[in-house]
Amino acid sequence: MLKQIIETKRKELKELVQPDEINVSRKSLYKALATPKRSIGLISEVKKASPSKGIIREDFHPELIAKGYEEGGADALSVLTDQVYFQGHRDYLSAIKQLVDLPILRKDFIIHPIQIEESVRMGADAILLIAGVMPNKDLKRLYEEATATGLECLVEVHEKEELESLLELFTPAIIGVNNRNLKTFTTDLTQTELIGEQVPKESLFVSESGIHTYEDLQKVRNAGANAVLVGESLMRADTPQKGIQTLFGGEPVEATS
Ligand SMILES: O=C(O)c1ccccc1NCC(=O)[C@H](O)[C@H](O)COP(=O)(O)O
Repeated sequence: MLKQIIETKRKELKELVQPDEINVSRKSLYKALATPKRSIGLISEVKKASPSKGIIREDFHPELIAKGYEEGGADALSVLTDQVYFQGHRDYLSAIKQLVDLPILRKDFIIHPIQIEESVRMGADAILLIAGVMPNKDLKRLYEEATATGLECLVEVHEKEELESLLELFTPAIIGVNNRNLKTFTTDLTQTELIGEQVPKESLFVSESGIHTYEDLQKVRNAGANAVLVGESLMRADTPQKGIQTLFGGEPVEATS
């Protein structure tokens, strides 16, 4: 499936038309996750559908969901912009960026520099770079180009070996461990526990996917994660606010001075 997604992306890139640039100020994903509102940072994902789960939320109103996440105390948002496999759209991200005051991660399959310009134009603060879909040297090049334009990167690995070989080349500021195997779609939080020890102390460590309960949250926090990226369980909640409250076992947002 991952191979198929990347092939589709390559075809789309041949016809990519850059959007008009929206005029917004950038917000740092790193800073937001380094100073979380609760005991662990939260990136809440706006996700209508996925290859593994099909339609997750039928009554999908991206701006309302994003506003709900903000009101519920999310530290940052992740917005799916892939249309074919996730029923996302880049317009959703632009609309959300103009509505909420949180850093926004563009969740897509970034494999080419023209997507960096596209991400900047649509108003993203950060992009996802997945180690499993390109050679490390290409990922490093995209990382550097993105950083030069003011975009931050969440660099995602699934296997311990992927992280080890990446760290031989450079140390990303934000490292995500995806608990979902993108080939089989199975999720296992043990990935966070196994790979967590390898994440350098100077990097922020995000545990991604398959986090549904307060127990899951505690598990990845105990494994050293600074933040979690959660989609499905929040999207299935009655409201985004209730979803976040349940996920955090009622833990209140810390007052900021
Ligand atoms: O979610 C999928 O089915 C999927 C399939 C293929 C590539 C990527 C996929 N998901 C992207 C993600 O990383 C998740 O949307 C994100 O981590 C949130 O996961 P979850 O909380 O399990 O919805």
